[in-house]
Amino acid sequence: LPSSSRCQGTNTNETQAIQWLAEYNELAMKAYFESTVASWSYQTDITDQNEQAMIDANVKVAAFAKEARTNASLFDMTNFSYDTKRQLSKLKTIGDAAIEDQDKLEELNNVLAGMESRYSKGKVCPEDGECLSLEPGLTRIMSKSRNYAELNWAWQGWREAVGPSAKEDYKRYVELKNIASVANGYANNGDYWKSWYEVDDFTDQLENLYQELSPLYDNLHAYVRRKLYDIYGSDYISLKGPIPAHILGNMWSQSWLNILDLVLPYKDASSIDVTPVLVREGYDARRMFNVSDEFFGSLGLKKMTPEFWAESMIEKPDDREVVCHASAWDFSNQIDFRIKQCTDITMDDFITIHHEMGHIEYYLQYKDLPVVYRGGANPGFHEAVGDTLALSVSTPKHLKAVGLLDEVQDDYEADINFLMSMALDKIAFLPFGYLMDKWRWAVFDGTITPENFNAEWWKLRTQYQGIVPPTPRTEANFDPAAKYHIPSDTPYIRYFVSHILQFQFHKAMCEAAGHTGDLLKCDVYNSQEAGKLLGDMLKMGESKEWPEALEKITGNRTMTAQPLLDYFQPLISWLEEQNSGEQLGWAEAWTPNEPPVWPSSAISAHQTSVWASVVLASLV
Ligand SMILES: C[C@H](N[C@H](C(=O)O)[C@@H]1CCCN1C(=O)[C@@H](N)CC(=O)O)C(=O)N1CCC[C@H]1C(=O)O
Ligand SMILES: [Zn+2]
Repeated sequence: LPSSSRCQGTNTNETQAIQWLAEYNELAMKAYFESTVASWSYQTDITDQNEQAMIDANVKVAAFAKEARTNASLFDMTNFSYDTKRQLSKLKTIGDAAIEDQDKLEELNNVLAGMESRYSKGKVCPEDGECLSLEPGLTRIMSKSRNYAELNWAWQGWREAVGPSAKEDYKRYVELKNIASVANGYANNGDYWKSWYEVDDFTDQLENLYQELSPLYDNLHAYVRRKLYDIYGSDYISLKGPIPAHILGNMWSQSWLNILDLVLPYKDASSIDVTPVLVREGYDARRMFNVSDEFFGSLGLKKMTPEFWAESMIEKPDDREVVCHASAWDFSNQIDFRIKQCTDITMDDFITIHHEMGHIEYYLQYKDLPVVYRGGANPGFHEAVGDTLALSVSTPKHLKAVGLLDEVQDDYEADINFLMSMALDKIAFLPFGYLMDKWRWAVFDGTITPENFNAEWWKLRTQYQGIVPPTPRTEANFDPAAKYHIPSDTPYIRYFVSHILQFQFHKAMCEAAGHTGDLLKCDVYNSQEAGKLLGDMLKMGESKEWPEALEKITGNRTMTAQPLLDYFQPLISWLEEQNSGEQLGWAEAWTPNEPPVWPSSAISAHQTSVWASVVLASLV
């Protein structure tokens, strides 16, 4: 934490500090409960009234945080215990609340609410038919369509709907966030976000991890590109160039799991797509949630509470606008914990349920700590909990055991098929997880200016992901706004960190469960030992620096990509063999042909209008 810009207090009485912290804790639970309720009400019913009530609540809780910072600063904590010092220090940086000018603080809250609403209400309207929201309409097209033109229609439409109109807000958001961060003692908001990782070589660690993993990504990219070339042809795919962004099964190209059927290594071996079984077995959202809850319980971890089931929103309502993007909520009162998700009956959403429930599990495990400690050891830890358990749930053996897979082969081809499905989610994600905040850190430190927001975005997207937009983009577009975390002010490097940590956690839990053999086969289901190992770490919250928490669960204090690489080793060998004739990477500067117009019926409408204007012109 930085040497606080606040003057050091003079009260050296630690007993008084501990007493004050206890009083603060009670008041904080009430204050944050109130503001969380207002946010929940807005996100589950987007109206002007609820939006204003949330803004008012956030402005109110900012005043509470300012007062707490002032009181914490009255103490000279030089000779205080580690714990008292850590608690007081955490109260000295207060995020957006540090903005002194009340008008600017209110403006930031208005800008944030405006960006969240615009994204959540965004729709794309075909000429004939219902307008489509991102969830479920456009998401279903992006995951299921194999029509190059239709995919382009959804991809362009979403960006047109939520991009350009967000740009002015975003420019102001950047200015105001930087004002808050300077008031917290940081050079800019990117430095503030990075400070949560409490190590001064964080960005070097990230770059080293990325360098270690990019050969595996390059191999996956080359293999998938070849398969897509066989389907979409040389008009749209170059075997030496980047892949068009919209044909990878996901609106942001961040997970390629939805095109597993196009790239499956061994067609007649088993593969883990549970979507058809979920649908065939008549699963609804609640039953999908029950499967996840039962897995957590099988490890001796805490199960979801009655209040969770009573108050969560697990399906998209049909009578009001909501923020559909899935999220987990801690209401700070040690009682209310909820998930808000517009659950669709798909494999993607089954995985997301585990991800969100992992957050709830962390909340439940640390709920009796002081409020200042109720967070992940670092934000990446919070993102890794659910995903770690999902590594066990996703195994063919486990899916078969819970009736989500019909048949399982236990042979080399089935293993490669399984690892391919895991790589399409976990390896494809890595460059995206890395670049999202590389773009934002550069925006916050001024390296990227509003004049080249979009050009720099696509430079990173091509450099790291090896993708290219289906049509050339200009600064009139503002494509970063099409990804939830940008307008919703949610940092993203946490998900990259999580993709490293979750394999370290999985390896440690598998060893605790007595698993021997390949890591890819490990399923910790029913292991109380594995559950205890994880739970004991979760109970720490952020009371200690994250290397302590990492040591608690894995026995060592550093992030390492080795468990991830070990897990995927059979696939790495297989891909290297498959790609022996390929040119890895995307060095060729190349752009795909213009996509056909969609819907094709529009061609006739288009031609009719052209024809009509020609006729009219000849009559004049
Ligand atoms: C679907 C998931 N939603 C987030 C998450 O669960 O992290 C939501 C929205 C932003 C923060 N958030 C929370 O719930 C926090 N309150 C949790 C916490 O910090 O306690 C998400 O955005 N994911 C999952 C895979 C990668 C990424 C994506 O979809 O790109
Ligand atoms: Zn998360």
